[in-house]
Amino acid sequence: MTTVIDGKDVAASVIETVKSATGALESETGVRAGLAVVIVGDDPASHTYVSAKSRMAKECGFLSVQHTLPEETSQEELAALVAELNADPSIHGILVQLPLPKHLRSEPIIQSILPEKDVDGLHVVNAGKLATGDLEGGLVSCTPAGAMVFVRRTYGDDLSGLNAVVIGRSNLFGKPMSALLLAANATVTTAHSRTKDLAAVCRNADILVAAVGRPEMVKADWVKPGAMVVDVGINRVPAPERGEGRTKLVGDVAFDECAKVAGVITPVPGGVGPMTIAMLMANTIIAACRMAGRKPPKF
Ligand SMILES: Nc1nc(=O)c2c([nH]1)NC[C@@H]1CN(c3ccc(C(=O)N[C@@H](CCC(=O)O)C(=O)O)cc3)C=[N+]21
Repeated sequence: MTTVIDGKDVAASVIETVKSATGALESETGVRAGLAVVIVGDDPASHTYVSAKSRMAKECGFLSVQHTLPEETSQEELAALVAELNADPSIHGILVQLPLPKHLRSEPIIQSILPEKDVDGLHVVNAGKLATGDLEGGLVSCTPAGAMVFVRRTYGDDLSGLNAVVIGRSNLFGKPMSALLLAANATVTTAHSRTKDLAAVCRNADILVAAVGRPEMVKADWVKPGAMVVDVGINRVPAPERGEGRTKLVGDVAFDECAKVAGVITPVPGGVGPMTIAMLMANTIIAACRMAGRKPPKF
């Protein structure tokens, strides 16, 4: 039988851990964890995600601050806001929603966030700590951290002897995901658009992670029987069967056919997506505990 992972359920258990750690930190030290989310412009999808993040932060008991800046915000204005949040002792986590409007350069903004407040794990200091295997000291990008919770709940903490294939090599997901799997002793292959015979590479995977941004690209004959398949894709595609002009979300994995071959599989929606938000909360309480000199919870 194939296990379909319920991401909402696992995310809820992460949130419970965050809530109790938040309560304990506040009662023991008087410090309330604070998360600032910054959004520039009026992309509707980004606003939906940001509202979900702010709502969840409140539910966790955090101080939740949202800064909504107009489309025409300058590089200097955005940099000034980040500097202000860096200096604000009530803020432990800073997230600048991406992508930024085209006239703004995101890289200098991300690199100006204090690494200890970089709850997106995108600062080079955090990427470097992960790359050198220092998992205790830094902050890990939320989506790979969430995917890794699924992997640990399936195979445990030690992936010795298991082959993992990650399709995708972005700084946001593919690279940190490969680094996390490697740190857990998996034998890791990072595949991408230039990989030769991708299907054959994937068939070797005990853990197959797809993050390419191509709707339903991974087919059943790419999956090793009994393997774990983690789908990180979020693709909005037309759904004429639901009515004219309607759309739906699909992943990078052809779910129905792959579910027949896989041992464990994550759906889209309801898989990795809810974990991304939960791990943002996890990173915020980790950052707040460290700044207060307390041992952070494990996720
Ligand atoms: N600095 C930054 N950090 C991010 O982490 C970040 C970002 N920018 N920009 C945009 C992407 C996207 N993202 C998602 C979070 C949750 C779901 C999620 O919960 N998805 C639901 C479905 C949501 C729906 O129905 O539209 C699911 O997969 O079940 C999806 C996508 C975080 N992002």
